[in-house]
Amino acid sequence: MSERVVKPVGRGFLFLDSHPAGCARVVRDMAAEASSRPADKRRTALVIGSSSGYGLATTIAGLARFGIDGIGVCFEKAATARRTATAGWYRTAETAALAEELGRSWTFVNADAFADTTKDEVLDLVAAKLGKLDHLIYSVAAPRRTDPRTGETYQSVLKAIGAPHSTKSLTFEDGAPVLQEAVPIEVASDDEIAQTVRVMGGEDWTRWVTALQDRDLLAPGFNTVALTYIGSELTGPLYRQGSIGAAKADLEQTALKLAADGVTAMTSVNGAAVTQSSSAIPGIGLYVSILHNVTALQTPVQQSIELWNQLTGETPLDLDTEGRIRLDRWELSDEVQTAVRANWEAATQDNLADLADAEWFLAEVRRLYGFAVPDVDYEAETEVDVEWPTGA
Ligand SMILES: NC(=O)c1ccc[n+]([C@@H]2O[C@H](COP(=O)([O-])OP(=O)(O)OC[C@H]3O[C@@H](n4cnc5c(N)ncnc54)[C@H](O)[C@@H]3O)[C@@H](O)[C@H]2O)c1
Repeated sequence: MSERVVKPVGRGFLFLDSHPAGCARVVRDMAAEASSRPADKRRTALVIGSSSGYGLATTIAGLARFGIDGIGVCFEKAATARRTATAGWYRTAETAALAEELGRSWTFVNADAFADTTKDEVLDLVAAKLGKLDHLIYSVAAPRRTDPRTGETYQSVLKAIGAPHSTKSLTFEDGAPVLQEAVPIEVASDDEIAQTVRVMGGEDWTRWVTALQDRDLLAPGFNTVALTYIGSELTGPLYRQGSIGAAKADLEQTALKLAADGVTAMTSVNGAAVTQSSSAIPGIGLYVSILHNVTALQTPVQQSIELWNQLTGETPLDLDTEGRIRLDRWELSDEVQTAVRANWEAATQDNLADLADAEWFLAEVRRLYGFAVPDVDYEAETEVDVEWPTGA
């Protein structure tokens, strides 16, 4: 047991500690947003990337609103003598407590999703706890991947393809927003693009589906989605037309290949959200701050409810011509994008406060670590040694 006062320490958008009570509160707020209702039948899901961002929202919406039983896989760090556990560790503990209160079966596995040993462990759990699976949600965002079959480690990069670019970006100095006019974006080499595809493309998703098929763990009517992003032309050079975009294109091709092999597999294009992965991308902080100034962002929970509505057949699939589920129409409408572009082009240090909600963005980043959460007493001691949930 180790109780202490936890303060936000770190640099830029990276905090070294997370606040357990704040993270727990974030989970409860998400569950309240998902608002429960009676389930019509038992459904089962495996969520890869369940502790954070869209994977967490899908997990909470699934369990709290749709009464889904499941298994979540994520990669988090326990508390040490010096540091708290990661935010995803605390959020997972609270999600498990929520599942128990709601009488649902959820087990969380803290392990590298890319490893074959993790797949073996998780598939044993699927067989033992869930029987067969109705849904697989693939929502991993990782900087590197070791292929267990070759031992090779690949690193993903955030770089442009073709010509170098620069982007406007947002940073904070002593908590005050600072507009950077031209942050350079390097050009990725062919090898860097290939490595990014090995990390964030569809190879590992396919391995999960194949492993489940090999063990005969797919229920009739099974479907699977992997999350993808398109985003604005403003972030295009770094995101969709960049190295990460090449990986997303591979993921989307993977869905088509799996579908050709008879698996109901799709990608889900979600809208921009402030997550640990997205806030690290140059330009995205400014883009999302302007987006928020222009329109209300659909939250990850709202989008996840919509995703489950479609995956459970409650509403028809809303697919584009490339077979992708579109949850980002609110972001990419002409009206919103025209207004965002106008603000983006006009933004200077002097008018930043009028055109971009930078303070909101920073508060959202803090919330990712359990800080800046209303009704949490940040002066009080809080237990940082929280056990990994054993699961029901
Ligand atoms: N954030 C956005 O704006 C946005 C928009 C659309 C789509 N997406 C997509 O959603 C997906 C998830 O992104 P996010 O922004 O929610 O990220 P995130 O950083 O909030 O969450 C990533 C999750 O992956 C898990 N993870 C990372 N490495 C792992 C590993 N080796 N093994 C097991 N789990 C691992 C983490 O524990 C965490 O649960 C990505 O495919 C991303 O491209 C994000």
